[in-house]
Amino acid sequence: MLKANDPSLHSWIQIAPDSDFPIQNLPFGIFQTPEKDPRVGVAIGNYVLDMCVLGQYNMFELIDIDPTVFHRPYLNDFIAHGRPVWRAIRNRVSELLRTNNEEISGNSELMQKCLVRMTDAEMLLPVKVGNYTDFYSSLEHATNVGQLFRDPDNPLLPNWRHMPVAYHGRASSIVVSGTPIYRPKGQTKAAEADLPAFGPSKQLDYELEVAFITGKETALGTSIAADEADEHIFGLVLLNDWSARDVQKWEYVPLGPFLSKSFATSISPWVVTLDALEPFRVKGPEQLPRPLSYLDFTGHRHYDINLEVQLQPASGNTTTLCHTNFKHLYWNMSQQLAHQTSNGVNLQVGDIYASGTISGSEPGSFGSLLELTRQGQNPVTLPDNTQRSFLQDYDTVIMRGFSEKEGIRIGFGEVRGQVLPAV
Ligand SMILES: O=C(O)/C=C/C(=O)CC(=O)CC(=O)O
Ligand SMILES: [Ca+2]
Ligand SMILES: [Mg+2]
Repeated sequence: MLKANDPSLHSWIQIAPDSDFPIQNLPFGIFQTPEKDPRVGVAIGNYVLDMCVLGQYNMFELIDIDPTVFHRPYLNDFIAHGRPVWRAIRNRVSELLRTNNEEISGNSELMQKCLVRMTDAEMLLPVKVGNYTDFYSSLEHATNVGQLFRDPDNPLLPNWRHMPVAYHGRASSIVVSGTPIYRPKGQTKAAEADLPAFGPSKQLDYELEVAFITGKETALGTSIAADEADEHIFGLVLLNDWSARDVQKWEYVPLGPFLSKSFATSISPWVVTLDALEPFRVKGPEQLPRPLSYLDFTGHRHYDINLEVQLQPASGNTTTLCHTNFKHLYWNMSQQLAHQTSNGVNLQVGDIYASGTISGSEPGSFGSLLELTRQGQNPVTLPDNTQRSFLQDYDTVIMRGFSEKEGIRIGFGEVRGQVLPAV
């Protein structure tokens, strides 16, 4: 076990037992305050640790890194250093925050400069995203959508059990949690209509996903074996792939989703490292028929991460629409990265690879309204007695995630977004 994951570790900072950010987590993000320009921070309890200030006080002297990489508006330059450096930095931060370590706690000037209350910090997009892939790796989701969009008796397309199917998404519209989402406009065609029409989407939806961020550049022509994938994965965030179902249904054949999904994708601000999630590795489902050998992997490569979706209407109480788990996915991240690079495409630092919508086997575990309401046929009733087939203007969608074991909770915080009327 990595020392920084030891459940017996405690910090000199007071941390509530239900906090997403105990000393065993230490996720990285980008924040700013009225006094501080954008820079790298680490979440600890209700605080953001200013990595830039720690660099100025020579706290990373023994690590092979120029600490000015923490004074950047994105994590890219830091994560480009590769896994040995991410790990050394996380271990060092863990050491600095431990009970009995006085390098910060014994220096009131430093302590005052390097700790920012989360309520005083604005979180920004953590990475500059070059490329965004969205996989389709939940068997339950692919089955549900196949039934609704295509053939109820034969929902899974023939390639699905042979490769982690995906499409290339739009990187420019990836936004951080809290950014409002304008209802997209687009071309749709009602089943009974002869001709298509253009206007605001009437079937705006969310998709519950977890995404990984790559931290190591690769060269054109090279591929990553599934067993090497962990070396390239810096960490994970929650992701909401906002989707206009009416636009999608009309546009997607035969090239896949385009404008129905490219208008916005929201991610959570804290990148939880793969190292912090190490204790939560679990075995995935059996894959039959056996995939081709380039998708072979050893060990456990799924992760036990509890996920939930809540809907908060403009007025009225918040409702939980979904509880599910990242471990239900059919294809794991190592196979996704092996498949992505199998043709020799190069990876960039800060690329985002989303899991695809994560659904379990019961309606209460479906990761989209499309599935939950059977394309609007069975609307859900909210506590204020209004109904939803799809999202209404001013609805806020909130997704949360956490792993928990031996009293240690490794949380992701949340990704939220409010729907605003079409412009
Ligand atoms: O089955 C389809 O035609 C499309 C399904 C999706 O909307 C999926 C997509 O964005 C990938 C995913 O989230 O699983
Ligand atoms: Ca998606
Ligand atoms: Mg999207």
